[in-house]
Amino acid sequence: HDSNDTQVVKLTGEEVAQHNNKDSCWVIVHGRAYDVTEFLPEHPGGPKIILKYAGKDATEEYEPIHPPDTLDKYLDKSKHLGEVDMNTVQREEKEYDPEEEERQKRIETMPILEQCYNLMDFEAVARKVMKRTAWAYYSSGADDEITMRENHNAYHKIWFRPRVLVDVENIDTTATMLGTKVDMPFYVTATALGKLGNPEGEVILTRGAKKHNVIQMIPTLASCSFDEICDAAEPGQVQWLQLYVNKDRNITKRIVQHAEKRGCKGLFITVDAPQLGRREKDMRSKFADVGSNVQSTSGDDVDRSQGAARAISSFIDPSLSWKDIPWFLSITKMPILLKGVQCVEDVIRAIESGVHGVVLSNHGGRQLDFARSGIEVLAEVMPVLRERGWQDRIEIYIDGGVRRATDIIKALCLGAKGVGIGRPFLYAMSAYGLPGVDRAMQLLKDEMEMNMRLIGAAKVSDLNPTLVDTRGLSMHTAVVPEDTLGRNVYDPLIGPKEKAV
Ligand SMILES: Cc1cc2c(cc1C)[n+](S(=O)(=O)[O-])c1c(=O)[nH]c(=O)nc-1n2C[C@H](O)[C@H](O)[C@H](O)COP(=O)(O)O
Repeated sequence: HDSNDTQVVKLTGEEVAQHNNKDSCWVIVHGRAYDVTEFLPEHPGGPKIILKYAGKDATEEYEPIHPPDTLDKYLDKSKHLGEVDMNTVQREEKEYDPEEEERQKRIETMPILEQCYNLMDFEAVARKVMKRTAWAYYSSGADDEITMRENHNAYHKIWFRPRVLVDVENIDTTATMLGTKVDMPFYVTATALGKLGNPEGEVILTRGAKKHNVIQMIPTLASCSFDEICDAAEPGQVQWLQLYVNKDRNITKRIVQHAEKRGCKGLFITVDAPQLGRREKDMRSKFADVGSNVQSTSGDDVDRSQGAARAISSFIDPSLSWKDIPWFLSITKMPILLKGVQCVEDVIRAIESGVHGVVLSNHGGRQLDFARSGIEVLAEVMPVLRERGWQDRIEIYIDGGVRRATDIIKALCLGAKGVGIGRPFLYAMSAYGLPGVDRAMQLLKDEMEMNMRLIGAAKVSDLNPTLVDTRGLSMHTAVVPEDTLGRNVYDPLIGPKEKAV
């Protein structure tokens, strides 16, 4: 009986199991049954993955990809069939998976958290202990991953010109981003599907951001619902919203205005992903029939062989253009920033369009391969803005490949307000949960303090272009590819008596 004493008929597992095909397809999620027969052709992740669980409990597969309120929001109430007596549900024998057995062994022998000394340590551990599909999704970049690797590599082409005999007894690492005072000049950038790495998902990043008083950018494609992530924030904790613009602008308007109502202090419109990039590791990990976006635009024919990324992003509007900016400025009072700007011409255009800032970013190398790193674009942009006296017209952020506090310092020396950090916090969360995120942020803080002291800057506003040498930054001297085949047949000089090498 439910709260007003009406008889609640519980379905049995046997009843649900009879609806196990495309003509009648019921699935169980969180102990409740749903008739998804008519939804099958609309599922952005393809019908296959649903049919794989037709008549069964799909919760484990469903959980990392869909925010909890997805079915309530997007499946007509008439298809909600009610509670299932889970004791009557046939449990599938898990087939033996040697890879999973190996992974469990690696988890048992993984380093303790205190053995992680920098952000790359978390990546190394995560690579060993994460599920293959989760690692593939987080670690993948587009095409040959040249840009993904260049993002961090670019920082190695910038050298410091430290100043000495500066009083650096007290170091102040605080900064202000869109009017919010933060303890460190970095924010947790938007990265989709947090529950792939950790069953709690993005709310772990929320708690880590609170602890270190930095800002979290909430992804449109989070595994947790938007409200869950807002509810996990403590009073006064500042969050921003990252937005993928939906072809259905009413859905977008509703999301933006709800975010403003929930107290978000910045709207970051992602502009470098009119279509999500081809991330081959993600594709190979057989996400082809898994994943679904939370904003289905029904009837879209999605190419499902592209992995989770493509499957969860079919709603994104590739027709988004500069002419849409006035509409965004009209529907919200939040500062609007464009995330994924990649050349100075578009920064000028952004300023002229009236937005409040940009993130110079190539989406962590997950979009256009051979796009330049955020730091290289920053080095192109700031001198041009300074020439025009526009360097303070908008707030400029960068992201991509930030793994050391020296990377953050280089970005601030060149004029960024702050940097976004993605994968490192995902890896820390996936390997060690909240303690991992906490340690990762603390390590960055310790590095920041030490390196500011050594560069001769007591506070963030002391960081300026004279402290860095960027002459090598635009050198894209890619090494000659290792011509392994050619080398095997390469014939150095062979004299009359010399034998072939
Ligand atoms: C690692 C990662 C990045 C994603 C991301 C998911 C992952 C796993 N996703 S994605 O599935 O669509 O590609 C998003 C996203 O939802 N929206 C977005 O604006 N950027 C997305 N990004 C890009 C992110 O916001 C930063 O630009 C990028 O992560 C910065 O590079 P690092 O990871 O090297 O710090």
